[in-house]
Amino acid sequence: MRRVDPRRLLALLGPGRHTDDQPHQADQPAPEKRPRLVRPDAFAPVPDPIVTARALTKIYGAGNTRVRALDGVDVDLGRGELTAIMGPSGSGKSTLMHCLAGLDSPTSGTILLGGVQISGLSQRRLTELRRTRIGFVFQAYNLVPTLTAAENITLPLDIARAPVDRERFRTIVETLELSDRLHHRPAELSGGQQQRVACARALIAAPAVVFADEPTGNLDSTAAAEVLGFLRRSVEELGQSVVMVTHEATAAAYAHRVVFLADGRLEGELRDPDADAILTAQGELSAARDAAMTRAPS
Ligand SMILES: Nc1ncnc2c1ncn2[C@@H]1O[C@H](COP(=O)(O)OP(=O)(O)OP(=O)(O)O)[C@@H](O)[C@H]1O
Repeated sequence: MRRVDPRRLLALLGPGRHTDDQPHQADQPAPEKRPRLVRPDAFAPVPDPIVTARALTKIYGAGNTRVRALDGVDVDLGRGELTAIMGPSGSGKSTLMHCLAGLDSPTSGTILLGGVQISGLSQRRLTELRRTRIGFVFQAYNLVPTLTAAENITLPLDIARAPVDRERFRTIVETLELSDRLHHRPAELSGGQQQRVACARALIAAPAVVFADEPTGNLDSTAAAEVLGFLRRSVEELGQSVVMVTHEATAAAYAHRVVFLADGRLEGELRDPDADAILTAQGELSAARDAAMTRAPS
């Protein structure tokens, strides 16, 4: 096996600037430079978006059971960035992610992903796109139990009958410290190791975007920090674009940008936040919602 320069590994996997307890502590911004909550009408332009959604609406059900899960979402997600989507339960986070990733179809609106207009694509084209251009990491790992870790990692390429880039495979596996676990089946791996295999699988085909839905929901804080640190570094080291849904401020603090949803609408964004800034922004948004409810005529 190729030896990895220990300094590189340390840089990749060491407790970088985001430790689980105190993300961003090492380079905590000076008080006057605290990340500031920006409302949608003042969002900074995203110069080179990897995903663009316009007027995105998703309605579930009809009549009494009708739910407007997305209500006219306009958003650009940056290429080579880790974006976190946050919001209260039922605010539409999973629906937005599923629509952006082509797992669900919006009721109306348009989505451009990596230059491809995905809204309106046939199921067959969508399946092909998901296989070749999108990586997924789910809370429940979703590994194939009968396959080894190595086989799980290369599965997207094997299904697409595409060759495995051995150098990329090695880099990802070494970065995720999975080299000595490649012949194990999922049941023989810890939760953190299984989620690292899922991350490797999501990245192996160099997709346009990796979508991660609560990727650390089942992990303890140490394993969560490893997975989040890796997702962040996949952006910085491999130029990957990552979109992650999370309800945990400590997880979202790994992101370059956090966008907040409520009632199917975008409410605000934070750039380069730490966990404190995220909690403060959540409090601010919640207070603004309460105030609007109080003002609304009954
Ligand atoms: N398949 C469905 N059929 C009907 N309603 C749905 C369906 N999926 C989601 N919804 C509704 O759409 C709204 C948004 O749901 P969604 O799961 O996107 O929210 P979320 O922010 O991801 O919530 P959570 O944090 O609890 O997972 C909710 O009111 C939910 O009940």
